Amino acid sequence: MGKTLFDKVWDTHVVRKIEDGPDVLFIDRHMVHEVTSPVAFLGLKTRGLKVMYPERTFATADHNTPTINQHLPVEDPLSASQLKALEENAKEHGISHWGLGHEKNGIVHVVGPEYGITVPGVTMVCGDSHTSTHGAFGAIAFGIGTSEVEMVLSSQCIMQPKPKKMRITINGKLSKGVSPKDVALYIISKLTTSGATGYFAEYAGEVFEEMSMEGRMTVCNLSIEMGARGGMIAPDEKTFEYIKGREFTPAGEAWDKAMTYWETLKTDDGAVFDKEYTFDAADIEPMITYGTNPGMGMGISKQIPTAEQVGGGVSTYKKSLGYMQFEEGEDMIGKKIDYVFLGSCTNGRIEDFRAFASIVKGKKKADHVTAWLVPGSHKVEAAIKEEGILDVLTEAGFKLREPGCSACLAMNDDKVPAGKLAVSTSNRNFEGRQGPGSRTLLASPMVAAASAVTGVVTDPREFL
Ligand SMILES: CC(C)[C@H](C(=O)O)[C@@H](O)C(=O)O
Ligand code: SF4
Repeated sequence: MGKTLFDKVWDTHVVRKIEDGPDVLFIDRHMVHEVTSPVAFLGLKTRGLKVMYPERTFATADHNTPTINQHLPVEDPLSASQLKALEENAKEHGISHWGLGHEKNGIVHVVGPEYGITVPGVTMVCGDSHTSTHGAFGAIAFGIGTSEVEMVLSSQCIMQPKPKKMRITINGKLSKGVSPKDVALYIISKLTTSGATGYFAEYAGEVFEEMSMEGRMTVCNLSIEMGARGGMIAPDEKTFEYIKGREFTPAGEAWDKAMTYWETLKTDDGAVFDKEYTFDAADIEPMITYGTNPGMGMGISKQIPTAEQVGGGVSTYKKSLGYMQFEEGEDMIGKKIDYVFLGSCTNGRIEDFRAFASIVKGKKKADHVTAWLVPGSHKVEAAIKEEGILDVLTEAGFKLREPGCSACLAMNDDKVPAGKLAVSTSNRNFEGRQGPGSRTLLASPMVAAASAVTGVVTDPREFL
């Protein structure tokens, strides 16, 4: 019987099998940020332990960082102390630290791939749920808790029960105006936020083969929002091309050796999955969410479903629409919006800024819309400037902020005020996620751009 991509990578990393228990897995790469690491480092200190492989560990500051005036001291005392703790811990243990203002600084899941830390066939963890992003390269990447961060820092291993395997296949060609974010929101709307709980997903088929690396990252990033432990895509020429020559990617002989392994990383014919889903690319249109979880999404031209159509918990459904101040059966197109957020580890990469700029080019931002355009990293910021995208954005009345998680979860000053409606390219639309009382519509960069210029929820296909 053939093996799946997931099995191939998992099995080569099992250090020990525990009878009827979890596997002990070796972890190749460990990303660290300021929110989930301080307690883990404290744990090491208390137990007198060292970081086992500092060279496999990389720290960046992203959640608490301001997105303007990054050259000034951070005002918020909690943020400042977490950022300082990260810096000191990294220094003490000899870990690469890309803090605020560092040229390589950015969101943890954006900088990993940018510097070649993320490569095919590795195991990769971070105390952060969207670690699934790195699966786009054919890595097994997943989020862990703070106590596990301590475990990995001290032993470079983790105990994990082996998840079940799911394959999601989408063949066909995506229509104009339909982006990787729409593909992901479509899948979650079909599977629900718990549809993949207990599974590790592999994305397969023409749509993912055709997709850019940035797009694959967007899709894998959102795997966690359907409950999956992670998601992955088999590496191909596009993957190898993307990683070649990056700072931490193997070079010379090491590259050739790695390629011999990487080229084996695909699911064999006849390999069996515990669950399979198949969708058709032609059925996917630009998506928008209308509720308070990422599974409450629909094609932008549709109407908000009634509780009856959705089935299941009627009162939870009604409460969710109540929070959003929406009615069953309403159109989403045409709803007045207040904020637009382009950024996050879901859609804060160069391709997302290109897509946004392609729509707003030659138009003007609606006066009543506050727009936060936040690159995922300094590297993205530099590319925005180099490619002339900044000029297009400025011309259309937009400003660019400095890198960080920003309004994705509003752990810094970028908070959407209570009651205000935001079209956001991030990944979670939970109650208050973007600030207490804020209301979030998840969408693609193109939907965000079209809505930013009209001031109401807008189908980007109007502008194509
Ligand atoms: C702060 C961190 C633990 C959290 C996560 O794990 O996802 C954050 O990144 C988020 O997106 O909610
Ligand atoms: S951008 Fe958002 S989802 Fe990504 S790591 Fe930061 S807070 Fe989490």
